[in-house]
Amino acid sequence: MAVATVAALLAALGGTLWLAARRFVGAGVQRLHGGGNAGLMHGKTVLITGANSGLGRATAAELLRMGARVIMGCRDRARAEEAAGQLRRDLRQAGGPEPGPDACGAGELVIKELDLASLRSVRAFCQEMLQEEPRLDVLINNAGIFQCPYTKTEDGFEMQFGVNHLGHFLLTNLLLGLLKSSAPSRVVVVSSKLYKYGDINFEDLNSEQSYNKSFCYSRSKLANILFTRELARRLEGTNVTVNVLHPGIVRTNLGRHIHIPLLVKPLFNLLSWAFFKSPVEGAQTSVYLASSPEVEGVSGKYFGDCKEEELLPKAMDESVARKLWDISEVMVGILK
Ligand SMILES: NC(=O)C1=CN([C@@H]2O[C@H](COP(=O)(O)OP(=O)(O)OC[C@H]3O[C@@H](n4cnc5c(N)ncnc54)[C@H](OP(=O)(O)O)[C@@H]3O)[C@@H](O)[C@H]2O)C=CC1
Ligand SMILES: CC1=C(/C=C/C(C)=C/C=C/C(C)=C/C=O)C(C)(C)CCC1
Repeated sequence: MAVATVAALLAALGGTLWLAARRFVGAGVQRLHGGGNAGLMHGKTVLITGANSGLGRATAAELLRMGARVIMGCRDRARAEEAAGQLRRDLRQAGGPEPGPDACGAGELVIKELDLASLRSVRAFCQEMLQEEPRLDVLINNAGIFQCPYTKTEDGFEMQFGVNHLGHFLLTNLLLGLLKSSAPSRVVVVSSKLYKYGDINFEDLNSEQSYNKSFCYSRSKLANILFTRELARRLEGTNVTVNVLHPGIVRTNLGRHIHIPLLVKPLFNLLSWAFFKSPVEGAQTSVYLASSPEVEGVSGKYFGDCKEEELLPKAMDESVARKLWDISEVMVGILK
């Protein structure tokens, strides 16, 4: 018995160490890969929702380094300012190019307040964008909330469906004109593999009859994919492309609503460090879809690790996608 226990512990320790070693090598390769694109985004304006944390922050860091003007659409100005300060410090410490007009200069960071749980905030944000921004080359619908307790947005929508889908639905529609006038331009939507466990229950989109926090998250991520495919269909011929991705499992703040007993939290942190991607690794596909010439003209596709992946039939259902679009228009008040 003792021998078996020791063997099991050694195997677990060995496995964790091997994974940790692999992560270091992988991360190094990722950084080297990213290094070759300095200046690629010079002169381009990118809007990233939820850019003060996790994947959005890592995506902003990379696109900033590549020379983009990055607009951080965040709901909390203090957190956004803190993140922006760190991003600028990181850029300087990495010896990266100074922000500036020359072709290889780093880009610049702009903070604008955007709360996707409030249609009023989304409209005010878009009005400011249209007044102040001459162009929009890339919109990255990144912000998200995961398995929160049952709450509703300011407009009465179930919070995950409201923030992850409906807020981005209105935002994208209100910025379509600017995206079209900036063509060739791109929309990038951050979904999740967990879409597979979702369904669009048109009878109870706000989960008023019953609430399952996991199914609601999955529903919102399935909605991201259906929205992407319907938008791609409607944008044919405009030179505005839209693609959707899953980042893998990434060590971010998304798990803030997951209750972990205090005693096992250190173990979960260790496991997440060994098994989860870093935000930089998780952001690679968002950066790829936002910037790579390889996907110029590609639209309506689902990506993971910078490669196109197959979708389940329920995510390819055009009639459900069209019905979701029509209902979303009514819910957010986009009058025909
Ligand atoms: N981490 C993972 O393993 C995975 C993540 N994803 C997706 O990645 C995306 C980014 O999440 P991740 O970086 O992991 O998590 P984080 O919690 O670190 O970042 C989420 C971001 O969304 C913002 N946000 C939340 N609610 C709102 C709102 N109402 N209005 C505006 N912004 C809001 C947060 O702002 P604030 O800081 O103020 O809360 C934060 O900036 C999400 O769409 C998520 O579904 C998909 C698969 C796996
Ligand atoms: C980092 C970390 C955690 C976060 C887990 C997360 C963020 C899981 C998200 C999974 C998703 C969103 C999958 C697909 O969409 C825990 C478990 C709270 C423990 C502490 C360390």
